[in-house]
Amino acid sequence: MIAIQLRRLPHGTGLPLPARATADAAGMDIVAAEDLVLAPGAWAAVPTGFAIAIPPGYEVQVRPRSGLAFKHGVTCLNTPGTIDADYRGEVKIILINHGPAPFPITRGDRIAQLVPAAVQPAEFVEGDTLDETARGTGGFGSTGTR
Ligand SMILES: O=c1ccn([C@H]2C[C@H](O)[C@@H](COP(=O)(O)OP(=O)(O)OP(=O)(O)O)O2)c(=O)[nH]1
Ligand SMILES: [Mg+2]
Repeated sequence: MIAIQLRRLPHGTGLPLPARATADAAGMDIVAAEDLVLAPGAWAAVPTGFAIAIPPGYEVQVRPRSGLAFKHGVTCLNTPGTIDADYRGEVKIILINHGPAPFPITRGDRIAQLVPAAVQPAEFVEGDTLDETARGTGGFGSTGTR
């Protein structure tokens, strides 16, 4: 368990904090802080009304809610979104409407979910050769016809 500091912004007053819908849910649902309508094909950065300070060594992933995707064609455009540990601005959700109808969002609607994750530190080490593997340079469907 890690603690993520959260600062509520003025327009987030009264909104629920990110929360799991069930005890063992991976995602913590977050709600919209304003009303808007997403036209078919349109996207918007939807405010959440809070900012966070993630401990170094962690990130928070912003993931779509499958219900919105399946029922309405509404998803996160940049999924999974990345909230960096050093970001102190408002968390925003970039939603896109792939559906055929305008999609109204009401302040307080659950629009996405946050999944905290550990970040694996790594560095790229440049060299002239790479070790050989069975796959080699094959990719993009090289292992079959489908
Ligand atoms: O869905 C998202 C994705 C990102 N962010 C915020 C937090 C993140 O730390 C910052 C930058 O995101 P990212 O690195 O994905 O975007 P970028 O285009 O690389 O911007 P930057 O140059 O600011 O890193 O924007 C959000 O609020 N919601
Ligand atoms: Mg970036």
